[in-house]
Amino acid sequence: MQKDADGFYTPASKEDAPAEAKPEEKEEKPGPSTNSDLISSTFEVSVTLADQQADVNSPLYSAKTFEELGLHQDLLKGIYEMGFSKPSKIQERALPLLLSNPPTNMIGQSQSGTGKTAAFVLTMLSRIDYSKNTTQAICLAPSRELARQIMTVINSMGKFTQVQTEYAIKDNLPRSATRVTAHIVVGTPGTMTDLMRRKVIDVSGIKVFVLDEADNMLDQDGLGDQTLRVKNLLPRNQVQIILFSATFPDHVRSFASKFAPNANKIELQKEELSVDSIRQFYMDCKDEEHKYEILTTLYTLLTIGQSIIFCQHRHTADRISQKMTAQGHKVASLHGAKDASERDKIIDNFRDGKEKVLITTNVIARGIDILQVNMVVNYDLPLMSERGGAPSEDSRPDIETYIHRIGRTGRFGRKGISINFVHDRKTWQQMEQIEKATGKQIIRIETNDLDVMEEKMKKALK
Ligand SMILES: Nc1ncnc2c1ncn2[C@@H]1O[C@H](COP(=O)(O)OP(=O)(O)OP(=O)(O)O)[C@@H](O)[C@H]1O
Repeated sequence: MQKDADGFYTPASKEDAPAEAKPEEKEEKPGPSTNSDLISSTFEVSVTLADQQADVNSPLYSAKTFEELGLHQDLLKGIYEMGFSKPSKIQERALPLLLSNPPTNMIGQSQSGTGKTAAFVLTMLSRIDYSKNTTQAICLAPSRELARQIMTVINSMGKFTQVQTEYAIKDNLPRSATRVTAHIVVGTPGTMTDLMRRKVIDVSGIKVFVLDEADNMLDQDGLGDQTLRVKNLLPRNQVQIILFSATFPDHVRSFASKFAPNANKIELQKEELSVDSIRQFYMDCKDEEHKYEILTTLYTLLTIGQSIIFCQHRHTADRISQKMTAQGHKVASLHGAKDASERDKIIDNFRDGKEKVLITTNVIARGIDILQVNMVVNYDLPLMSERGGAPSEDSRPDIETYIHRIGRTGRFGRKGISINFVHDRKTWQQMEQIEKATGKQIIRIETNDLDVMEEKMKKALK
């Protein structure tokens, strides 16, 4: 590890970390140009987006139009009403494979925020026979928040179809419910298994089985067992299995191939895993207490757009949010110990921009798509769980979770910032491992000069 002339942290050798693409030099367009409020940054974003979808090297690029991908007219209407004009690379590549007959399994990988949801949602909507009132597609996600978001996409894209949908998430259906007839059911694996076992969901007509965040859903340290249970309840040989994620670590890859046999595969190289539009920084804090002080100092910057602060533990998220609230800051905290209706309210308020800062755990590290989020803070770096238990301070960093966490910003070509807090030798080394694994430089920001801090961040968001 070295510092450059400006005192910025650089990797031990440049070869370790391929140079990050320079931010595109943008021609100044008329209109609001600062990032001082949400509206102006949205304006800049739309300019950048059009440029990127025309850049052959961008994950947002496609040579084709949505019409050329063989989608039904009703779905095209839905897509255009959502404001999409051209497919992204993953949509262009995956959809023809997903929609061809006979149906073939798919393992699809593409960076965070590049439009994987549309690829699997359009497949489910395309494969349904709307004349039958039976469940024909199911989709599993790792959190209720993500399941709810996927449902919103299904209902928007399917607005001009007859699609009926239902949730398989905790506390949603009354326990007395005896039959679900919706075409598509979206949920989390535990509740989905329960509804299938109790025959509330009739599995006999299911043709499509989607796993979003598939590496997480299949990981034996995560939701693997529960997901396998759902699969084993499905009819054999008639179900198209579709796995999508931004990451497929080696230890899950071979299991994924068994879970979705003979699948078409779209894979990323290791150095392509995270998107270039997220500028990564770190702040060198003195100790745990200093981390908290820095966070409160950052508050004015955190509220320029919207921010997500990730902690390792629920109690840290609660403690920080209580302290900050007591000091007059407006923040919300969200984690798995809160009850279902509270979780829904918190994420909905954040999505609507009623709250600007969300303090959370890994529960929403994956999939959550909120375009106004322009900053992610790793208050604690993500760490691997130790065998059969929680992570310890000495654990290895969890590279996949890191990639997903920072991917909550920089959605579909938008600019975003991530900041890691490091406070001792151990966390410094963990961050160095993250930098090495992702091949992206993480730049130091001084903690003692708010103006410099602000300038650097605003520059990164431009
Ligand atoms: N073709 C398109 N044109 C414009 N916007 C799009 C297009 N496809 C997707 N988007 C938008 O891009 C954003 C990111 O898409 P999505 O949430 O599907 O990403 P993802 O690849 O699933 O990311 P993650 O890996 O984080 O789950 C969404 O707001 C979505 O509406």
